[in-house]
Amino acid sequence: MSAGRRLLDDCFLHDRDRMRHSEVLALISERLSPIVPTELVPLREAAGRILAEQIAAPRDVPFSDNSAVDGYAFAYADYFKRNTLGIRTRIAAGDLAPVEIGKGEAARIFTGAAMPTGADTVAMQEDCELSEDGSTVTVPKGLKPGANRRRAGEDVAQGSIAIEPCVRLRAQDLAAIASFGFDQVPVYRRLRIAVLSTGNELVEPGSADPFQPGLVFDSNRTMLAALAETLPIEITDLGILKDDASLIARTIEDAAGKHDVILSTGGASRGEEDHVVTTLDSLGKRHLWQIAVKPGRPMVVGQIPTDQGDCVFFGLPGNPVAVLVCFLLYVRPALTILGGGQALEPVRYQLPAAFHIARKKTDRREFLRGWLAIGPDGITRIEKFPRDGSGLITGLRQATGLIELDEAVNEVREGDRVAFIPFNEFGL
Ligand SMILES: Nc1nc2c(c(=O)[nH]1)N[C@H]1C(S)=C(S)[C@@H](COP(=O)(O)OP(=O)(O)OC[C@H]3O[C@@H](n4cnc5c(N)ncnc54)[C@H](O)[C@@H]3O)O[C@H]1N2
Ligand code: MOO
Repeated sequence: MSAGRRLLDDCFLHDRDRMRHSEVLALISERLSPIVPTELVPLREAAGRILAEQIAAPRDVPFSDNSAVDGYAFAYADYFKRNTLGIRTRIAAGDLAPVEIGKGEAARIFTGAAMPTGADTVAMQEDCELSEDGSTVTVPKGLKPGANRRRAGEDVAQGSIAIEPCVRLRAQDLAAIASFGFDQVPVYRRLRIAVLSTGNELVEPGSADPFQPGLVFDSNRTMLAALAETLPIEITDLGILKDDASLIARTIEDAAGKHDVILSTGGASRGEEDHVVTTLDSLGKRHLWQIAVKPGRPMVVGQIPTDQGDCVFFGLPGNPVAVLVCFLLYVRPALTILGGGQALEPVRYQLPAAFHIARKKTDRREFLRGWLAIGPDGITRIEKFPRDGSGLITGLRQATGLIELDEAVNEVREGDRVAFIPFNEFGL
């Protein structure tokens, strides 16, 4: 009996010449550099923007020694000799007049108030005993020299570089910049990105009533618009384009002159209705097409020269799971670098698998959808969404991260350690 002709039931059989995950990342980090100018923005509008210049402290923070508590300030040397001190003066936070205390004296002081000259130590008021007439204070033994005193410059010393360029400004970074007294901050301008979908089957959510077989609501642009919120970028929505080569070429050529990056989904593979790669070839240069990664194999990356400079082009596959995975793994670091930032590798956790995969193809890297669960034995394991189809948005929703199986893996047994990358590593 003849075995018959074997059909290819896996679109990844020919992975050998495809660019590997690590090569795609190397290409992104080696070839891309910031393409946006810098600008000064008000501090209050700088959250999430990428810092363009280092920020050094123009003066000590805090500016002067001050008290960490409400209490009594004195010289430790006096207190060491006798623990009842005469109250000389009162200093509240914000009092600007310089104050001095003498030997055997204490100052009534409040949290944040500048330390008087002559004092180096503060006792908390709860620990002290005030005389009936309020003229002296008795401080219990046991305080250390310099207790409850915050030193000038203990947070940041004058002239030291507090924030390096290329960081994405977080709330705590902005607090530091505010503590230096700056009300503006130099940042990279937001990347301008055009987003489009291709596909005759696609219709806008809210349209196509009655809905018909063969139609698909466009979910990719909604997902990409939300992903854009996690980066300092500005999106122009170019909508849905029919699978029409000249329409796609005209739209992309026009958008390239006005944007730093174009991001398309769909039409990236080899079918006659897929025009994205041929369009990129006709307008610019292709850097990669086809990656040894699942999902996301047909991803294409290139650049389109324009009078205004080069526009970087990402053509993602149409399947929503491939869109999210490719965006997080490749587009996001690329946008970060193009926008002036540093693309950091996401943290991976090596944990035992709670699932079994009998056969995985080697020579390609796979990213599956999963989440962490603590078993009755108290051990955290990785669970996998049971179905792997690239069209299943449900798996993306149930997951809290990506399971990464590298090229060498050909089987996963329960208990094998595998890598898990939480979505929050990508700002999601
Ligand atoms: N003969 C082969 N066919 C396919 C292969 C292959 O190797 N040989 N690869 C498969 C893989 S893997 C992927 S991924 C897809 C990607 O192809 P395209 O990038 O050309 O994407 P489309 O064909 O346009 O769409 C794929 C799928 O996704 C749906 N889609 C597209 N855009 C959207 C959108 N904006 N919102 C929601 N859903 C969208 C579309 O309807 C298709 O179902 O090719 C495989 N085929
Ligand atoms: O890899 Mo396709 O990219 O299965 O969705």
